[in-house]
Amino acid sequence: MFNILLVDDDLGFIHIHKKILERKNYRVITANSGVEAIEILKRENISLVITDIVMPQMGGLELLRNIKKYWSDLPVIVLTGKSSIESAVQSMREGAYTYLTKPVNVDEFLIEINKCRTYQELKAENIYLKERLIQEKGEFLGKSSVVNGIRDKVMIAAPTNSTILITGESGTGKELIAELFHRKSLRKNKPLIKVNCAALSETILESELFGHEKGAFTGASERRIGRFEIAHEGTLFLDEIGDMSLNMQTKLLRVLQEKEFQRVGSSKTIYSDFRLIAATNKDLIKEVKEGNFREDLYYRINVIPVHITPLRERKEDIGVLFNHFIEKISIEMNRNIKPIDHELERILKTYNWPGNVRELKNIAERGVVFAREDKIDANFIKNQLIFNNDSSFDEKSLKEARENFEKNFIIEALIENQWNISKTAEEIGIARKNLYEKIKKYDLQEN
Ligand SMILES: Nc1ncnc2c1ncn2[C@@H]1O[C@H](COP(=O)(O)OP(=O)(O)OP(=O)(O)O)[C@@H](O)[C@H]1O
Repeated sequence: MFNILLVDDDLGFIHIHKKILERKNYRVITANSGVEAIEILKRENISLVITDIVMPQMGGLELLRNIKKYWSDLPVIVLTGKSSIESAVQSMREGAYTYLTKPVNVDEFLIEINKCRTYQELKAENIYLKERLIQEKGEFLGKSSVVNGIRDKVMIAAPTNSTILITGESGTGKELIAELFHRKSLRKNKPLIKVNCAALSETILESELFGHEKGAFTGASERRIGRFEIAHEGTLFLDEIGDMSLNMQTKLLRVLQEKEFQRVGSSKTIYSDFRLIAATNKDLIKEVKEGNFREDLYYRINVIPVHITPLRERKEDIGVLFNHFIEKISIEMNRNIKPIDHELERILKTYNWPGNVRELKNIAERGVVFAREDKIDANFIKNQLIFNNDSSFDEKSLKEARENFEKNFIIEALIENQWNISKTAEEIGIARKNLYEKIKKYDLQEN
């Protein structure tokens, strides 16, 4: 219900306009002063305030200031006499939705109210969509059999305590799957602790995982609780486990076998019940063969293996993922971009996506940012992909697009440098000889 609060000390005005609005099925509450209006706002759910400027006690401007302070989203339409136009302008500066001059033209009055109502409804819908997206956050999307298989595995294995080993190239969604395992597990209300083993040096990783006592080593000025301990009853996600040093691997293996450990610099044994999820983009079997990864640790963590294949091997997921990112980013940016058409999907499928889903997401974002109207520009996307990784195309048809792009790119650089060949070659990073060849190839001429 759209509830309007009509505020004016002119009882005749109130009486007539209340009737007009009620005939249009609005619910109208009235007040004769700003003070009374505030009291009503405190107890009623008001959608719009229409207030006169000049009133005894609290005038319209002061009422507006109070509304913007305590109900900042609530729209206010200000009514002014011809003599108080300056206050009307001031009220717009202070956040009024709009102003109307008295005597009020009824059509204009109703149109403004209707516009305001539509705006409020769109805003509410936007909030709803944003919330829906947040709720959907973290779904592992795709329609390939690989993705379906992974989703099934998560449903079955998440509620157990078994250790999970997630493998796959960078950007395939390993962290997302780890989060999903945790969210669907019985430990979901306990912490999910993430540690990136590649990002930390061996000593820092050790104190990060095990914790340390004050004074355990130079620089240990405080006692630190380790991640093993914090993850008690929850999940520990060890990302890039393939990058852990052999020394740390030995220490980790012991913790996994005994579920007990000591903080660095302490002899007190601490027990922790965490569930381990490990991930790597390395081929651990190869690493074991080459002596970089302990075989016994590999078998200890490889209880439930989940392998995410690269995006180029499941191209049927590309359309679903791209449209999902477009929708998500559009909402974040308050844009209204349509799903991609068949032609653009075909272009996206000709590319091999070395950066996997992360790269696809970035391209979708770029597409939304640079979309002129409500559609992603296929040529723009084509050029982005060529720029990202020329050799990642697997179709001859795009050779032409690449050449087109190259030609335009060179022309622009030449014009920018007044056809100075050395300067242009240096700027675009190719040898002068190559630039001459390209100019000949594309038959470029200075006008
Ligand atoms: N199937 C999917 N559905 C929805 N979003 C996905 C999917 N796969 C990946 N993503 C998104 O792609 C991005 C990269 O995924 P993520 O960080 O999980 O990859 P990763 O394999 O852990 O990468 P890295 O090895 O570089 O750490 C994230 O924003 C993630 O949400």
